[in-house]
Order: sequence, then structure tokens, then C-alpha cells
Amino acid sequence: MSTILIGAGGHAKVVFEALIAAGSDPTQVTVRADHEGEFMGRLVQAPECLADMRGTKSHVAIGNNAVRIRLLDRARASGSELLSVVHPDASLSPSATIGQGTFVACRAIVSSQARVGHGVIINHGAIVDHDCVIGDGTHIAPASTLGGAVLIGKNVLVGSNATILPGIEIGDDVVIGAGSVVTKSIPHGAVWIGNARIVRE
Ligand SMILES: CC(=O)SCCNC(=O)CCNC(=O)[C@H](O)C(C)(C)COP(=O)(O)OP(=O)(O)OC[C@H]1O[C@@H](n2cnc3c(N)ncnc32)[C@H](O)[C@@H]1OP(=O)(O)O
Repeated sequence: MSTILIGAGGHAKVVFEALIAAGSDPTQVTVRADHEGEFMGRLVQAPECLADMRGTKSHVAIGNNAVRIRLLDRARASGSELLSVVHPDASLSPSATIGQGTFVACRAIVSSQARVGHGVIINHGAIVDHDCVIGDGTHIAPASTLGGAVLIGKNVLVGSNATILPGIEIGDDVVIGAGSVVTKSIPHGAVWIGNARIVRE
């Protein structure tokens, strides 16, 4: 069965190399995007091929959460089997689950009984500790750390190197700035930037 990588930007390069590292036959991987040109030494095909995707596996490799979910829904509706990609140097607990079309990058850790939704990115070196739940279309950016039993909604961006303390709940459509330390639960749609202040001296 041929594999279609949808996207030809920076995130797609990472997913492409992970696919190959995980054992996919490079000759069976085609790259489709809304611009033609070269991608990692191969030609990009125009996206009209997405109209009928029966008999294919596909992975949407686009960093923007909303665009990724839109194209993932389209690929599914066109009959494609949504492929999850786990880099062989990621650590995925046998008791964790990941949804369709999710990507787990090199050196990421998804720990015991974590539940990761569809179309999620767990990027390089991110830690999703035990019992975390991550909603569809969320991106856990490189080197960020979720303590145990953190609950994260849909379409969330956890910026690079952010830390979320254990048991915190994050609503849908939240953005957490790079390097932030999240010490309180965050409601839907909010933006959290920065670190906790001193509360005792
Ligand atoms: C492989 C990859 O690259 S994966 C990519 C992962 N992406 C990321 O990690 C990026 C996460 N995004 C951020 O951190 C962004 O800065 C956001 C979303 C939090 C804020 O973006 P914007 O709304 O555009 O805010 P803007 O850039 O206008 O900054 C507003 C203020 O917050 C400050 N600020 C922005 N981000 C941060 C941050 N992470 N930490 C501390 N301060 C910040 C800015 O300096 C600015 O301060 P000022 O008003 O004193 O000048």
C-alpha cells in the first residue's frame, strides 16, 4: 500500500525522515502539497490527488494545528487510512495509546497509560508523563514536559520547552508560550505566557 505524506514544509521533513527510519520503503512514499517543487530530493505532487485516496495510507505532516486537522479529515473522507508515525528512537509505553494520524518524534517519551488523540504532534524530546490525556489536533512542541495526569484539550499549542505541572487541566484552543511554566489550570481559548511568580519568601 502506498504512503502519502501531505505537507512539504519543515515539519514534513522531520516526519519523512521518521517514516524512513521506522522502516517505510522510500519508493512507496509520495509527497503532496499545495505547491509543486522539490522536497528532500523528490518531486512534490499537486494536492488534487487527494480527491480519491482509497487504498492508501496517509499522514498529514503540517505544523499548524487547524490546517492539519482540516486536511486529516479530508484524507479520511477520501478513503485513506490515517497513519500514525512513531520515530524508532521515541519511547512509547506499551500501556499508552495514540490516535490515528499522530506523530511522535525522535527522543519523545509517552509514558504509562497516557492517552494521545488523533492528529497530535509530540515533538522532539517532549515528555508526556504517566496518565496524561491529550486532545485531537494538539501540538506538544520540542522539549516541553507534561507532568503526570495533565489533561490537555483539542487544538492546543504547548510551546517549546514549556513545563506543565502534574494534574493541571488545559482547555481547548489554548496557546502556551515557549519556556512557560504552567502552575494553574487554563480555560478554553486562553494564552499563557511566562512563569510563576514568587508567592513566599
Ligand atoms: C520545531 C518547531 O519549531 S515547533 C514550534 C513550536 N512553537 C513554539 O514554541 C512557539 C510558541 N509561541 C510563543 O511562545 C509565542 O511567543 C506566543 C504564541 C506565546 C505569543 O505570540 P504573540 O501573541 O504573537 O505575542 P508577541 O510576539 O506579540 O509577544 C507579546 C509579548 O509577549 C512576550 N513573549 C512572547 N512570547 C513569550 C514567551 N514565550 N515567553 C516570554 N515572553 C514572551 C513578547 O516579548 C512580547 O512582550 P512585549 O510586549 O514586552 O514586547
